[in-house]
Amino acid sequence: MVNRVMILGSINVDSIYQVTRFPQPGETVAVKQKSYAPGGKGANQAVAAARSGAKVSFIGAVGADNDGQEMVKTLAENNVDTSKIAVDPDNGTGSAVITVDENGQNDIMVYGGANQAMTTVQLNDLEQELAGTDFIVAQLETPQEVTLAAFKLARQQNVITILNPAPATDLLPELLEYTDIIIPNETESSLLTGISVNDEPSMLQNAKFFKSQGVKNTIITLGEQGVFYVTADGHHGLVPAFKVKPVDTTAAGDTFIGALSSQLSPNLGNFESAITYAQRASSLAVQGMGAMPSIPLAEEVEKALGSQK
Ligand SMILES: Nc1ncnc2c1ncn2[C@@H]1O[C@H](COP(=O)(O)OP(=O)(O)OP(=O)(O)O)[C@@H](O)[C@H]1O
Repeated sequence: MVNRVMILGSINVDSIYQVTRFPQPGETVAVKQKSYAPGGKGANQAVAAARSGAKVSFIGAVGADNDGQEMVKTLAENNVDTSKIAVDPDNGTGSAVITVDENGQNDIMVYGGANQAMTTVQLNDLEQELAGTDFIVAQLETPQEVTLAAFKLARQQNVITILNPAPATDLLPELLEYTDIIIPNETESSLLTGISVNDEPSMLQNAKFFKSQGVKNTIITLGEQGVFYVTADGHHGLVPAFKVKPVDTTAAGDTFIGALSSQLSPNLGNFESAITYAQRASSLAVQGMGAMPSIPLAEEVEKALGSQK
């Protein structure tokens, strides 16, 4: 069975500037190299889910500009249904301006643009779209009011809601009530719960906090340490990450979430095997440069899993 996954989220075109050192306020420095990269947590997660075989649709917005057109094309080329991506005439396509110095340190400025200007008007015919959908996945690079409204509609239709609370920020209190699975990384989790994540008991405490807010399932990603999960029935465990040599960990989390949503059984009966698949996918992603280009296809993940056995 192929999972049907709806991603509600951000679409960005990032500009990356390489400099010798960062400019001081008022100072001009030369840029050594300039490049562009498709991104946005929503777009990355959609591509990850689609490359792992899910049937993916996207709710999002781009500006009426070249970046927007290119991103819609990129998503479509990755078999993502782009028919619900709005073109915003008043705001540009979202972007991150990333400056990297010669020590590899980075400075990032984010322009929310069309992502942040999304409104619930975009959800007008969502009920129809949700029929037959297994999972809806959202992050925090688009307005929380829109996510909350979408999650409320999803609940009515028994569509499982997945929240990736990234980048970390305060949440609308009601949002967790309508979240079935929360997937933060360790920093995001401790920021939301106020409980630091350092050992298994502290992770259980984090999950307990989320449960008290209405979220039955918690998955905390721990970078190279792997993943800690707690399911609705209290089953929990730490699944170690695959040991690899990372070259660029950008979008490790996005790959994990997209891949997971493609593999989780809609009755949530296969948490551990879906987590293993998703960790294998993200372990491949961290071995390649860039966000989207390094997101693996299902065949590559299956092959890597096979050679592990
Ligand atoms: N160095 C690594 N080696 C192997 N697997 C990794 C490594 N880094 C990340 N992963 C895999 O990716 C998953 C998600 O990574 P992480 O917890 O760093 O997410 P994140 O902080 O959201 O990442 P990012 O913000 O870079 O996208 C991990 O649970 C792990 O399976």
